[in-house]
Amino acid sequence: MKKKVSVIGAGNVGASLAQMIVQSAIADVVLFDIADGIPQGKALDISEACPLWGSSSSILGTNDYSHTENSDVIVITAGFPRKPGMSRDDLLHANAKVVSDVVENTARLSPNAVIIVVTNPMDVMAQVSLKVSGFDSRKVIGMGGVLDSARFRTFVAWELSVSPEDVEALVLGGHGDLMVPMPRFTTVKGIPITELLSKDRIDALVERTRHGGAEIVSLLKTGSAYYAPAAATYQMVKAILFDEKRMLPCSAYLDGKYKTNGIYTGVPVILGSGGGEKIIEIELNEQESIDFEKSVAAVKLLVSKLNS
Ligand SMILES: NC(=O)c1ccc[n+]([C@@H]2O[C@H](COP(=O)([O-])OP(=O)(O)OC[C@H]3O[C@@H](n4cnc5c(N)ncnc54)[C@H](O)[C@@H]3O)[C@@H](O)[C@H]2O)c1
Ligand SMILES: O=C(O)C[C@H](O)C(=O)O
Repeated sequence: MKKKVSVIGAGNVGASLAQMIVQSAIADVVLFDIADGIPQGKALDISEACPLWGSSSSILGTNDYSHTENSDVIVITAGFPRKPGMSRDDLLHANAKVVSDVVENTARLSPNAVIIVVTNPMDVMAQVSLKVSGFDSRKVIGMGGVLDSARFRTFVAWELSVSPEDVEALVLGGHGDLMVPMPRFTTVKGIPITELLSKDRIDALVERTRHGGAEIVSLLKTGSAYYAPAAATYQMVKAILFDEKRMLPCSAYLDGKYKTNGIYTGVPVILGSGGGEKIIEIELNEQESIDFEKSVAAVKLLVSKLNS
């Protein structure tokens, strides 16, 4: 029997992710949304592509949470995307309601699942999901760093005219304007970019990465990015389903590590069947520590706004 992934929210990110999972046949998918007909129509459309993809995965579109029962992974993409001029933080109150509702309805039906939170502002929504689910914090993990690192990798690859797959990158901190791209740990086949590019060029790529989400919002005008976000989430889903022990930057609950307590933020995490199984702590230099603390402070402020 295939593993079961429930994707909550059949919008741009959720439907793109569902397609990737079914096309690669790594699991069966339940695609849930409150909008009547949308998950059913998208699931039928994806099902009809299976003969062409040679996929044996199944997908069910539904408005009924009972179909998500006994999921191995639950991905939360339900909620509002931002529009031009908005920050991710402006979605705080509206999306907190959506995410609370989703977790209340899914966690009790799948007590052994790993929850991946995508909805923005993601680090805070992960915190909400942890609280509402009552799960062990390793079972609730947020997607942000894999996407931000992929953007950084893309911009470095373009700058150096090399294949993006030869570029590795690390972005830490919250998935917001104060995220912390880490040039010291960004390499081309093991060579740090600090050896290959001037400080000015690196600064420009870091800045573009920080505002990578807003750049796409300003082009699309109707919503936010979804192909790369879905691909980033897919990588996390696969790492969990196949117990791959991938080391990926994810939003994890920090309980003392990185001198941070009681908050979700982006750090390197080992992802396997147990979820975010282990947080890898690296020594930050002075500037990196300052930037990381600023990013954590921004997440903390949002959490306190939600609780006040
Ligand atoms: N963490 C990241 O890196 C990242 C990347 C991209 C998008 N996002 C976020 O993901 C979210 C979804 O983005 P999108 O582009 O797919 O938006 P979208 O508008 O295309 O889809 C959202 C879907 O959620 C559904 N929905 C709303 N309330 C719901 C509820 N209570 N229960 C179930 N479904 C509900 C809507 O009907 C809609 O189909 C946004 O909050 C966006 O900011 C995060
Ligand atoms: O920027 C957004 O609002 C969506 C997402 O967080 C992204 O980085 O693309």
